[in-house]
Amino acid sequence: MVKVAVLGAGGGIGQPLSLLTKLDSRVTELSLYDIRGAPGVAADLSHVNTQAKVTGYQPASPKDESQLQKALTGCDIVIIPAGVPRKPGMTRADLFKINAGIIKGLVTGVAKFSPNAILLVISNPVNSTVPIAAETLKQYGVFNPEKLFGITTLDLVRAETFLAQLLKINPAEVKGKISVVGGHSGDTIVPLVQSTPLGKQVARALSSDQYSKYINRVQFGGDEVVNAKQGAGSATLSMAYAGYRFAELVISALTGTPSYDSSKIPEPAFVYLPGLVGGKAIAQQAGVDFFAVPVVFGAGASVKTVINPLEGLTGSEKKLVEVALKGLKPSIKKGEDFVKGAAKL
Ligand SMILES: NC(=O)c1ccc[n+]([C@@H]2O[C@H](COP(=O)([O-])OP(=O)(O)OC[C@H]3O[C@@H](n4cnc5c(N)ncnc54)[C@H](O)[C@@H]3O)[C@@H](O)[C@H]2O)c1
Ligand SMILES: O=C(O)C[C@H](O)C(=O)O
Repeated sequence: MVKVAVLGAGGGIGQPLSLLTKLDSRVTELSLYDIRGAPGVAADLSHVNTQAKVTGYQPASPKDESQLQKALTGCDIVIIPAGVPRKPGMTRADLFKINAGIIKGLVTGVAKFSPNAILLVISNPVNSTVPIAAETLKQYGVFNPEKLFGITTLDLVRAETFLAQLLKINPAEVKGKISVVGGHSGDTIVPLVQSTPLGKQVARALSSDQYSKYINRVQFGGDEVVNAKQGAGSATLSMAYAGYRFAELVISALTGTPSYDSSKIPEPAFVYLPGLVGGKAIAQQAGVDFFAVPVVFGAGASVKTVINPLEGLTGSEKKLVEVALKGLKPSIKKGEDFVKGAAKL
């Protein structure tokens, strides 16, 4: 029995992500919530012939919490893609003003109505919304760092796709052999290929100029989509795929015995390091509490351990990390301060 809620299910990401989740035969209940459109999306998806029972919830007014309560009660996994997307010329940080309040509100619902759920945060800016989620859960005394994940999988998906194109191989051959760590915006995104099992192949195939262009394309892949959509939003379909790819790992860990294939690099997520096995040392080394690192799941799909991605880096990768940390620190603080500075509960 796995109950999944998608908050923001009526949106560009929410709809295809809900479809992919509905197709997972292990999901028994799918609960869709949005300030607009979720009941319609739920009615539509409910005709798909898989076992998940689909329900849709829309609040009657901004103060109506009853629908969020119904959507969240009994959830094992809560995925949040609610919030505004970018338009050309905007940075993800420009979304903070609107999305910070949305995330705080929805995570307050999670704290009250499904405090034990695994929480996957997609809404941007991830570098700040995940700290907002952590602080909100702390205020309610229900923060479990092993169950909070900022979704950075799209950066990995792009890194795999673009590298496979350059190496002229099937992207499936890249999966599990490279990593992307750090944050989720521009130069806080740190693709790691040189220090990985594909490092030698990359060095042989790519000139240093091609390598730099590759890193830049992964870091600014989101802008490619934002610009191509000409004001109609940002990545939705590739994000739905990426969000489900991570959610699928969580569903597998929830429903089976989590396995760890040491020949593959575990998928990374943006997590609160000091609360995780193996995380404290990384936080000390990096000087930040939040960082996307490879995550190994344990029983109940909580984090068993995280892998230190900062060991054995090449010189250019170390430089990428240095730059990323500069950008990450203020974004994390901004998120934490947003909750700490708010009126006491
Ligand atoms: N983590 C990532 O890699 C990644 C990738 C792509 C997009 N994003 C982010 O995901 C977010 C959503 O993008 P989108 O393209 O789906 O946007 P969208 O505008 O198409 O959909 C957002 C949905 O959220 C809903 N919503 C707004 N406030 C809400 C609230 N308080 N409660 C419930 N629902 C609410 C809206 O009604 C809308 O249906 C954006 O912030 C975007 O930047 C993140
Ligand atoms: O670029 C964006 O604003 C959306 C998302 O974070 C992405 O990486 O595609």
